[in-house]
Amino acid sequence: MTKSLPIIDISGLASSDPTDRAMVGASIRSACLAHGFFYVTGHGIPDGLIDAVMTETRSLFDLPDAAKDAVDKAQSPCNRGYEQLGGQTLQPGALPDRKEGYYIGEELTARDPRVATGKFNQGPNQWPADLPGFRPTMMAYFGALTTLGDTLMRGMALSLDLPEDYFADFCDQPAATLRLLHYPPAQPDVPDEMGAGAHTDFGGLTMLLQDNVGGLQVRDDDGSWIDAPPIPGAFVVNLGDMIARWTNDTYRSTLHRVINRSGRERYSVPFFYTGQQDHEVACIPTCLAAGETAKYPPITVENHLRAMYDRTYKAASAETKTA
Ligand SMILES: O=C(O)CCC(=O)C(=O)O
Ligand SMILES: [Fe+2]
Repeated sequence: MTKSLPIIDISGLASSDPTDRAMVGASIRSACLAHGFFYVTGHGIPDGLIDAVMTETRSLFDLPDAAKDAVDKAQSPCNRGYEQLGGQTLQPGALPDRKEGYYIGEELTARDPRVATGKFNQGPNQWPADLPGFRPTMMAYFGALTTLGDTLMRGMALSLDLPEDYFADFCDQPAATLRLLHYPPAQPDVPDEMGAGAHTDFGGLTMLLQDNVGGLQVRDDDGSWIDAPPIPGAFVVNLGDMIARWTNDTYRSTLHRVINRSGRERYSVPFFYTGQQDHEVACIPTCLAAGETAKYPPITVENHLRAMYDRTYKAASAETKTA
């Protein structure tokens, strides 16, 4: 039988009945133990907003090169803006990824304390000219997905047998990144080329919106790849390395990749929920059996992020992680 990832209806997290909430927590636990990847339905994000995000994403990548170069992320002090085709190599030693991208974060001015104190990658966005709907759509989506991240973290707390508000401080002014991606079809004469090479995400929770093309694959324990095809109305959620560290590797941050063999253009929109940068990530007590010790010392979210970026962007040849 073909393997597939679990689908979790999280609407129970909004229930006033604790039993409903606990049931969602139990489903999240099994999925995080088994794969670190699952689909989420019942999330409450309106279809109209999702459709608008996909429309604006296509319009952005349809812009002429000059318009995209005008908002190149090389110009941004906080990694916002356009990344050209082949600009990233997620799998060390592999060919550059056959994708182009665009980074968006919370829109913060220089006066915001997070910018003034030099927190990692905080500041203003770059916005493309001549796409009037782009900015309001992306900002509305950014807000909605931040709220979804807060909700999922309550589910994560329940899944770990913790008080439901255990992650409240982590979820207070969380850092997050919205990434728009365009994958042209794979080239038959370059069989080794991938849309996104195999990698793990390095932060907290990733919530992925994908169009109807498919191509995402998730590594299973036996080394095979499980397809994560689009399911209308569902997000794919996965855990980053910071959650694996936080849970003493009880939960998993799983390798995944994208190969677009459809012959069509593929668009996807991952949202990386990274959490409040001052928050300390110290082994969660319920993840230690009696007599067991923590594998990793405590670290702030910010220092974890910086360490991951150093490991990837400062590496001589390749990047291996995304946030
Ligand atoms: O496009 C996708 O389906 C996955 C993208 C991804 O894994 C990432 O950006 O980290
Ligand atoms: Fe990823």
